[in-house]
Amino acid sequence: MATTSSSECKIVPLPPVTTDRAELFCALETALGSPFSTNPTSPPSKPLIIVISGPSGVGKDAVIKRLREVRKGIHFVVTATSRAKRDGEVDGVDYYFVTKDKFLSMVERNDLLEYAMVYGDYKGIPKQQIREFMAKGFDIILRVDIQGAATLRSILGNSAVFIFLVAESESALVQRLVGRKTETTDTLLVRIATAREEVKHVRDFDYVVVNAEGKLENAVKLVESIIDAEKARVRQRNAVI
Ligand SMILES: Nc1ncnc2c1ncn2[C@@H]1O[C@H](COP(=O)(O)OP(=O)(O)OP(=O)(O)O)[C@@H](O)[C@H]1O
Repeated sequence: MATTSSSECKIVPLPPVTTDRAELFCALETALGSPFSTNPTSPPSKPLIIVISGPSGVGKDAVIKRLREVRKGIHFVVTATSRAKRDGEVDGVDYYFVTKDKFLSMVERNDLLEYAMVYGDYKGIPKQQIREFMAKGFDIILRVDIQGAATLRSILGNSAVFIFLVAESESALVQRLVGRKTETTDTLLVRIATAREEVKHVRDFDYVVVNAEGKLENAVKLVESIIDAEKARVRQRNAVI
């Protein structure tokens, strides 16, 4: 639509609506006493910190991997861990694999937003990466276990979005963990027993997303919708690391 700036407006009395559009625009501006602003009605959204958690084997990695493929402008924070690399994992992509000593020196320097001992190994979130990518306008994805999510909630409060990923049922979760073939029967048992306790923590989260068998795309779409809705919030969350 062609419009005229207020500086070119000369008509004061309101003309009929059938008047030329530019003239009408001027008349309306003049009658209201100020030019119509062309500033965006909605302020730019702030970078979000999105915490994705859920029981072991629920599909956190699978959902995040797909989300990164389909959505621009998000940075997945690579967690530092002292655990051994699994087949197919790449250092600096899946995790930063570090020695226990190196991990403890990162703790000492206060370089980690949150860290914990998980199944005998340390895992922690480097702060610097978050600061760097938020400054560039990226949304941040943090992948943590339930214990990590609880710690992050106490640090970040409502300044971050907390998403809890679940399988459609306990039985489906067990099938998925068994199917992954990364566990011994002993560690399987520990993970399943832990998962049974963990699902009780769903109330501490902002959103719950079901990652049902064969429906990874649906789960990813829902996470995307949550991010879109968060971007449209009137009172934006404001995470500072
Ligand atoms: N919707 C789905 N349908 C079928 N299989 C899935 C689905 N989501 C994930 N999987 C598979 O389930 C297994 C566990 O998923 P994944 O490793 O992503 O879980 P995780 O939550 O990251 O586990 P952990 O916390 O133990 O690292 C993988 O083999 C993955 O490919």
